[in-house]
Amino acid sequence: MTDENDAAGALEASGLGKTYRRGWALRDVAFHLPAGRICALVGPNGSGKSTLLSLAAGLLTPTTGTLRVFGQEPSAPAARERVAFVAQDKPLYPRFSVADTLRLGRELNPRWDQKAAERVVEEAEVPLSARVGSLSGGQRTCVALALALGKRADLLLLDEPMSDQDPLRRHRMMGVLMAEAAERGTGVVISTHVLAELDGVCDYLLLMGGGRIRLAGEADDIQAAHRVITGPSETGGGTPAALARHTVVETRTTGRQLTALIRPEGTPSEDGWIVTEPSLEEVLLGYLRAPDAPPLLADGTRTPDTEVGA
Ligand SMILES: Nc1ncnc2c1ncn2[C@@H]1O[C@H](COP(=O)(O)OP(=O)(O)OP(=O)(O)O)[C@@H](O)[C@H]1O
Repeated sequence: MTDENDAAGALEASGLGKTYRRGWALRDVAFHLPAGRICALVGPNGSGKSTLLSLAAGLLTPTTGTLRVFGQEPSAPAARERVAFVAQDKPLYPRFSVADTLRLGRELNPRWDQKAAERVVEEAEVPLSARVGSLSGGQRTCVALALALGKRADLLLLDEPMSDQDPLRRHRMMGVLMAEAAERGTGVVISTHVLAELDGVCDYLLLMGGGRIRLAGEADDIQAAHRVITGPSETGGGTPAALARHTVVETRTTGRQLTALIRPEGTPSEDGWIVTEPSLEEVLLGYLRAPDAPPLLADGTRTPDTEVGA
């Protein structure tokens, strides 16, 4: 990390919105991502993750509001130099060999690190002599990741980079990525639908829904702000009075037992109820199942309808 603007954070969004022809893809997005964090970007299909990443990479311009990368406009050369983006479509030259592709990376990037790039293709067992057009989708993704790591960026923006990797390679690629991030303090924003992949890897979280931010902040803070509480369900359904003082994210009823994901107000001590700490995956699943649950911004940003937690 070199820039004096790191204090501004890796990403800072305020009132950020983006429309396409069919309407708003992002709306009133505000969050703060400190430099050097591993941030999971999670949300259902169409919730705006790729749009947010493309804005951060300077490939799209906002319709409203601002997004800053290390304090700069994403399209500014100083910001572009510090950011590497692996998009879902991974545009690579099919006629180039893997070695030619890395050579091009070296010519285009002043901070190029050949060893870091080669480590990725070696780990993925992709031959340097292979033509890109002859590679499988998953192998092409590894070449795109090699270009991103070779760039020696301070922020990696990765749009579902593991979606076409087999489980073993997924594990190995995540290992290479995390080792790189730990070694150099590189920040990572990684969008994924595989929630199990996040536990113990990500220290920051952005959950999107309908083009808005629903959860933002330190993964530990977000996890600690929730409890799973299990007890007797009310006859006739509805949320039991015992839960009224808490923020209820989601309830599920099995027979005569009700399980709720809550943001507790004080220590939950209701008689006959069992209280446990949810895993991060359980918290995320709860919000994904309950699209209308109140948002929680635990990253210091505030909007009128948002509670600041943790
Ligand atoms: N180029 C485009 N032109 C028009 N609409 C678009 C375009 N790209 C995205 N959208 C729309 O914007 C919304 C957000 O899409 P986006 O791709 O950002 O979501 P996502 O969360 O990345 O989805 P997924 O998980 O399926 O990749 C969707 O309603 C989508 O249809």
